[in-house]
Amino acid sequence: MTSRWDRLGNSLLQSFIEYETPRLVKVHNVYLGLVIRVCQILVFSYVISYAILYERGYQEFAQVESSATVKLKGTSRSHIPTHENATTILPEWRHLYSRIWDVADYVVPPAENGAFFITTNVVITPNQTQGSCAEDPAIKRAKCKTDEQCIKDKYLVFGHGPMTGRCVPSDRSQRTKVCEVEAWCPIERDGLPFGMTKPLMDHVDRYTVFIKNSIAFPFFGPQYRRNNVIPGPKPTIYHPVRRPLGQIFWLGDVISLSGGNFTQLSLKGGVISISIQWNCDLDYDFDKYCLPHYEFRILDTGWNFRHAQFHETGRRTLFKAYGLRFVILVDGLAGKFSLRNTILNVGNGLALLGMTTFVGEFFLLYFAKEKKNVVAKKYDYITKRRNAIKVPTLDEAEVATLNQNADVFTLKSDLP
Ligand SMILES: Nc1ncnc2c1ncn2[C@@H]1O[C@H](COP(=O)(O)OP(=O)(O)OP(=O)(O)O)[C@@H](O)[C@H]1O
Repeated sequence: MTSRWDRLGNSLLQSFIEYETPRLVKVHNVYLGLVIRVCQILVFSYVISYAILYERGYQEFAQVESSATVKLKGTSRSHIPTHENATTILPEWRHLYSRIWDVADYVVPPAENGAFFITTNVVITPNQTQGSCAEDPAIKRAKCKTDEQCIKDKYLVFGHGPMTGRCVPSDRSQRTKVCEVEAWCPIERDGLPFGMTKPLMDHVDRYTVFIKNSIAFPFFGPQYRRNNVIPGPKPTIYHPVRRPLGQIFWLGDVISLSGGNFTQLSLKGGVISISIQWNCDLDYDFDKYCLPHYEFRILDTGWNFRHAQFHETGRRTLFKAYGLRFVILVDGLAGKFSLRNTILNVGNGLALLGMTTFVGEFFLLYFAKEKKNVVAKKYDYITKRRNAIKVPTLDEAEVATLNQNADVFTLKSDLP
C-alpha cells in the first residue's frame, strides 16, 4: 500500500519531469485572416509612425528653464488740443497734461522679470500733501448737511481717509456739502481727460521692446543653454514671416498680431501675453535648430493702477495709470535619444500587437462559420470523474480525411 507521502512524492516528480505546451487551432478563413492582418498593419503603423516617430518615443524629454528681460525704447507726447470740448476739460489740465513721456515715465515698475507695463492713458493729480480736505462727492455717503453726519475718525467705504467730523463745501461745487477727511489733498478727481474717446499718449504703437530670453535644458547637460538673440551686427526687428527670429518688437505689431485694436486697448488698458516656445530636438545641432517661436494673445481688457512720484518731503504727484501689461510666457521641451525609452516603446508596441489575437479570437468564436468546430477543438471540458479523462487522438487517416473535406485543421483532440 502506498503511503500519502509516496503519492505526494510521485506527483511532485511527475510535474517536475512534465512539459506543457498550448494547443494550437489553425483556421483557414479568408475574412478572419484579413481582419487579423489589417489589425496587425494598423497597430504596427500606429506604433512606428505615431508612437515612435511622431511622438518621438525614442527620446527622453525635459522642460526648459528660462528668464526673460526687456528693454523698451520710444517717446511720446501728451497734450490736450485747444479745440477739445472746454466744458469737460478743466483749464489747468491743458498745462498739466502737456508733456513728453519717455521710458522712465511710462514703464512702471522700471524692471520686472517676465513682464512689463506701459502707461498709455493717465489721470494726474499733482501737488498732493497730507492734510484735511473735502471728500470726493462721488463717494457713497460722503455728502452731508450737518457735522453730525460726519462721525469723527470713522471711514467711508472707498473713501480717502478718516472723517474729521466736519461737513464742508465741496471743492467741485460750492452748492454741495461733503464730509471733510484726513487724506492726501486735494483728493483725486477721477476722470480721463478725453473721457473715453482717445488715449492721452500718442505714438505708443511705435515703441519697441527688446526681449532677451535666456533658456537652458540642464537635464541634458550644461552645454544646452542659449538665448533668443540672433548673432549679428545689430538686433533684428521681428516680422512674423520675413524675420520670425527677430528679438525687437513694435508694440503696434504685437497688438495687431494678437488680434487687438491698439486705440481701444490703450484707452482702458489690457493684458497681452507674448508666448515664446522652444521645442528642441537635441539630436540635431542645438545652435542651428533649437530656435524660438513667438505667439501673441490678448488675455484681458481693462487694467489700471495708481502710483505716485514723491517730490520734496511730504509732496507727491499721483498717477492713475491705464496701460498695456505684457506677460512673457516661456515654454519649451527638449528631447534627446534614449535607449531605455526606445526599448520601452518598442516593447509596448509589441505588446499592443498581442491585441490582434483578442480580435481574432472574438471573430473566430462568435462570427466565423467554423465557430462550433473551433470551440470543440479548442476547449477540453473536465468533469468530476474519478478516472482520468481519456482524450482520444485522431489517427493519421482521420486527419487526412479532415484536411481534405474541411477548412478546419486541428492538432487533434476530441471531446470524450
Ligand atoms: N527696445 C529697443 N529697440 C531697439 N533697439 C534696442 C532696444 N533695446 C535695446 N536695443 C539695442 O540693442 C542693443 C543691445 O542693447 P543693450 O541694452 O544690451 O545695450 P545698451 O548699449 O545698454 O543699450 P542702450 O544704451 O541703447 O539702451 C543696443 O544696440 C541697444 O541700443
